[in-house]
Amino acid sequence: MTVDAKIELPVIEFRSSDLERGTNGWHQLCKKVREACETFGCFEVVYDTISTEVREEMFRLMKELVEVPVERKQKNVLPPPSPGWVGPGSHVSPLYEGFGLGDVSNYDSVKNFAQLMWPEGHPRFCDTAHTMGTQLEVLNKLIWLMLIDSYGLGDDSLKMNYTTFMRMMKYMPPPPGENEIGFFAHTDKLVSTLICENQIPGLEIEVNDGQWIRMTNLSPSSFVFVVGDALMAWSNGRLKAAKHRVLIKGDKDRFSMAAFILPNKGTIIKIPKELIDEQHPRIFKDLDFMEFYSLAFSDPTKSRDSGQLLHKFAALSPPVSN
Ligand SMILES: O=C(O)CCC(=O)C(=O)O
Ligand SMILES: [Fe+2]
Repeated sequence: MTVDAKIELPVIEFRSSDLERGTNGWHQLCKKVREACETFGCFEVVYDTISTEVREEMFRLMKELVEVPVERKQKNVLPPPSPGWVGPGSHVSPLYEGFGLGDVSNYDSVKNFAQLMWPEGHPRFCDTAHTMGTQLEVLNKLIWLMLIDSYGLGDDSLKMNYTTFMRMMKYMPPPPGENEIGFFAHTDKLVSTLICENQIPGLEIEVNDGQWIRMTNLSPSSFVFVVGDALMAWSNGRLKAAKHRVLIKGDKDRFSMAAFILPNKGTIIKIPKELIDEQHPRIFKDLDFMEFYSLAFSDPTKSRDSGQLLHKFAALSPPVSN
């Protein structure tokens, strides 16, 4: 009988001294980020530029948010296909509740959301969610830049107009002694995601077809970067879109937030020509992002998809080498 060596997901520390583009430290980081995204489609990033105070405050505010009356939660309706409020017992899972907040780095957008939840206003929520969203957007940009540099591409090769879509989530504990799926297995349909949790584990990543690795012991300054289907398409399949799920155990509520990069309507994702050659023939057509995204969320069964939908939608058969 062979025993698999325990697979550990990469943990990459972003020390501020290494974040200057072009330095040795920067190039080392670029290499690690690329390897992690090609092998696993995700990694834990330790990044203390986002303070633990802001994070903790955000989780405290999310506890307030879930206490808002349902009639107000239901008012959070977003332009389709983005989900607004998803209550417990929805298609996601009986334990899950999620709030979508579009364009979180835009203060007015956060204020509009807060006004629906707390008609008397909630400046503390607005400031904290806006700060968090803006800083996550910066971190995401940094990771994109590392990917571009790791492939030796020009700055324009991963450029698009987008907004950052934030989802704030609560997972209730399952019955004592049981494990339950809090979020079904899927790949993210957007470009990339940064996830942050309240130190209660639950996120699991699939490696080697069927082997799930649980992300435990994340540091209080850690985020999880996840490659989405659209970034996988951009990279001509070199970066892996991580299949992930949330499995809930124990007796504590789990809170998490995710910042997704959502390209604007009309964005066409094109593979940079440098990523197409004889060894890497082109496997995807140019991707009209919003068409794909709308299809993916057109019904709940499609959103359960783990990457096949993108292949059906945009794969070239056979691949072409120019
Ligand atoms: O709650 C989490 O940790 C992950 C949620 C997730 O995968 C998603 O919202 O797409
Ligand atoms: Fe996800």
